[in-house]
Amino acid sequence: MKSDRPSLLVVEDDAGLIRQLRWALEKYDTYFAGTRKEALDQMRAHATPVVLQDLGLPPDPNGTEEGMATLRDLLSLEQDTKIIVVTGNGDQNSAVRAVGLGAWDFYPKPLDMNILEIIIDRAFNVWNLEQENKAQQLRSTSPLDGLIASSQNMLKIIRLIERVAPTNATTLILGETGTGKEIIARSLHALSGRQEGRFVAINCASIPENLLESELFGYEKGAFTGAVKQTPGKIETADKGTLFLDEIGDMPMELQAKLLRFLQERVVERLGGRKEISVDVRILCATHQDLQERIRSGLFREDLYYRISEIVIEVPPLRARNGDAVPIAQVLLRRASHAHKRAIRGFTHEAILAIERYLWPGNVRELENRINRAVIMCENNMLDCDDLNLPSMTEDDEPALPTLKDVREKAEREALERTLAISSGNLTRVAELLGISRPTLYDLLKRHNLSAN
Ligand SMILES: Nc1ncnc2c1ncn2[C@@H]1O[C@H](COP(=O)(O)OP(=O)(O)OP(=O)(O)O)[C@@H](O)[C@H]1O
Repeated sequence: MKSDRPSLLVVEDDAGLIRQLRWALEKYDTYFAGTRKEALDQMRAHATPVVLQDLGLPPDPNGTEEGMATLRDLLSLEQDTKIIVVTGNGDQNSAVRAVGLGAWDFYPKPLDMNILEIIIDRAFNVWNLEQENKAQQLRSTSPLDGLIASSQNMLKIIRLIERVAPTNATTLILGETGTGKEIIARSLHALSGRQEGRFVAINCASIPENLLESELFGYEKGAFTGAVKQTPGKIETADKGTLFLDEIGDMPMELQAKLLRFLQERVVERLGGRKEISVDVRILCATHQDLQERIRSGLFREDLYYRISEIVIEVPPLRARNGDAVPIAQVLLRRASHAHKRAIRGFTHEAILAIERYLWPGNVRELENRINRAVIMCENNMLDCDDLNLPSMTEDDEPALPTLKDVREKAEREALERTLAISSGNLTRVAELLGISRPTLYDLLKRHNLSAN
């Protein structure tokens, strides 16, 4: 079992000193290593915040080269770790060099355990302060509760969230799986006047049909076999707060009727109960399903659709958000490194290209999963395509970025098609609307292989 004591790595090859240190450093969870390899293995396993390291290590016990290399490797594995190097008496030069390489402090032999303990405790304090500071920064990366966006379409959605949040409007959030529908729902709650109330989420697709009703509406003792005590439903527990119905498209028809009644009358009746309980709750819904299609197939009630869609937020898939994947990946990487206590510095250039070009069928959730896995598995301090399990890209594989000429051609063709459609093929009208002469219009139609009918 992991203890709550601060953990310390001692890198030392002198058996006499190790004995002395083992005894003197009892108040810490101390791990020992005698070589560079052992030190790196211990660091990978325990990621200790503080290291006490001798500079004279085998195979160079009388020099400092192996010690310096160990210092560098340890820091590349865990850049926040505070390393205190132990130098030979009077070896000022090595101490300065070690500090230049990133050591936090140095202490000359012979060791005075009382002073050493003060230095080690101070290193732990600094490490703790730095970690708190970082955690604070991560918590405040976005005013919208962790929703990172830089693309125009997502910035528009953020503005919409800010406008809609303070209202009581029932809001439907549409989008593919993993696009961030739930964090948008949480942001709507956090920015509303209901933020002191609860945010209660229920996934309508993952709960069996017969349980979903009692989950939502609650039940009285004895309402059915197993109803051993009175239990309020999710709708009631969200009173004065927000209820988030995730995957509403999967809600069974019978329950849809009951939900519709609740939305009209704002009262619930627990299963087996006779009392009507009024509830003041804001309803947010989300689905990845095409609700219009489900209405056409008779699987979703049209009247319920109109009730839940006072406001509709359509979240674009990640591949349609120009420039969002990399900034999101960078924040997710910082979060993952912090959570898994790994000092990963960033992505390699190829990894950045691959993140930009990949189509992300699983959207932000897929990005998050790949980064988490890579942070845990990666052996270096930079994530590359292999770590992320993405196809490697180079600048020459430039398929995704269209040239200006491509963009113009596409816009031209779209304008022609649209204008032809609204002018019912009347070419004089088309030329007028597009602000060009008829001969120019003929040229353009020919070039794009289009005709008036
Ligand atoms: N813009 C974003 N910035 C940062 N993190 C995001 C962003 N969008 C989504 N995420 C993260 O991605 C993960 C998936 O997001 P979320 O659960 O909100 O998606 P969802 O659309 O509700 O998915 P599903 O349809 O599968 O329920 C979450 O961990 C969320 O924090």
